[in-house]
Amino acid sequence: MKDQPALPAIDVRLGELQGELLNELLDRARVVAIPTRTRFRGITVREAVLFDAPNGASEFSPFPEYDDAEAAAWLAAAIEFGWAELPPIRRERIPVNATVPAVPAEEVPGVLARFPGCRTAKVKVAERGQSLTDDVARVRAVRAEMGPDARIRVDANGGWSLAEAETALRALVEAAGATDSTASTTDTAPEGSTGADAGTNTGADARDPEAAGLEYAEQPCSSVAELAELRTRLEGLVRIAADESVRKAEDPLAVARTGAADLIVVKAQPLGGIARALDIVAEAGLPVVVSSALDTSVGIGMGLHLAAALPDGALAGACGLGTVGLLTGDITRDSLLPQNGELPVRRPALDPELLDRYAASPDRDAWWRERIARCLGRLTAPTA
Ligand SMILES: O=C(O)CCC(=O)C1=CC=C[C@@H](O)[C@@H]1C(=O)O
Ligand SMILES: [Mg+2]
Repeated sequence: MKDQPALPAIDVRLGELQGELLNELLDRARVVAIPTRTRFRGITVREAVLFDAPNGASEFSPFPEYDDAEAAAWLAAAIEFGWAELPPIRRERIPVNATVPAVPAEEVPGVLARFPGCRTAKVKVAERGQSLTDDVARVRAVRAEMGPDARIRVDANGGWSLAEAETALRALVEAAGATDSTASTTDTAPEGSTGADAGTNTGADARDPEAAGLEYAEQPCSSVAELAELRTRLEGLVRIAADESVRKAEDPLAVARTGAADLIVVKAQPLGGIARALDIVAEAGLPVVVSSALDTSVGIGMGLHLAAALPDGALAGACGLGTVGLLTGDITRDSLLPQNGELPVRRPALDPELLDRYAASPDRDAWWRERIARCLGRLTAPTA
């Protein structure tokens, strides 16, 4: 395993082009603000920059609170997707999971209805201001709605201490339910779901072992050391996935090096683009789930390209790329919304009328343009 891979090659080529490229980026940029359907990671409006780039549409949408050092990786990703040569794809459809925000249990059926055919659900837990009782009720509601063959994973976004995580995950594994090994898998699978997820069952004799309890717990605690300890304590009960410990870490490979996770969640924008994410996956040598950054369909297209470019066998299950439906709108007429539990690998075209409809206010537009300039400066600044 080598040290952290460098940002994509395009960054080092930017030196002389920086002024020119900045004008190019700003000329081709449109800033939008799209309300979310429900609060998601504290957000009710998703802001994004869309570039009408030579390769087609590209997206830059680091969350507003991220500093320039972190946001610069997202700009590298946008430049790569819009202007650079991309790694070849190996598949044309990607299975996706339903994403269930930290909603009250009674809202679960309405959320799941926006993910037709999905046989895996990722449930947000450990939300600030909520309790384990809320998480248990939400996970139970997902199991009740999706049936015994669905895979259920939870994402705590590092919200638990080690002790809290151990207690909560034991309770959530139980809430997710050990499936009845005699039940038929064909009774409960909705029409069109068969074969959509990686690992979907085809009959009662082929019960999916991952459907029992929780498929995995994503980022239950914030530190790599806590993840490693929790993984040992819960071995055989639930697998551990690392998300923030990969995408926000100075060393995204520390998780793999220290055996802190069974799999990693990778996101194209935060990791600095498709090529760099592929490098990290190769270096980590762990199974992967590609996930969204709550992007518009354009950023989802970038994630799909990453998932499609992974080596055969690298994907650990359905990807978290079905999130466009968590927004109330989009910037294309041809949104990347799941059908039969999967998404086609393609880059959607920007729609001028929708870009106008969701245009950000002048002050937010100016804020994003200044952010682009600062982040571009970071990408080209000499590193120590
Ligand atoms: O993985 C999914 O199902 C959806 C994407 C998702 O959960 C996230 C998108 C954007 C920001 C993150 O806080 C969050 C995540 O933690 O994975
Ligand atoms: Mg996560």
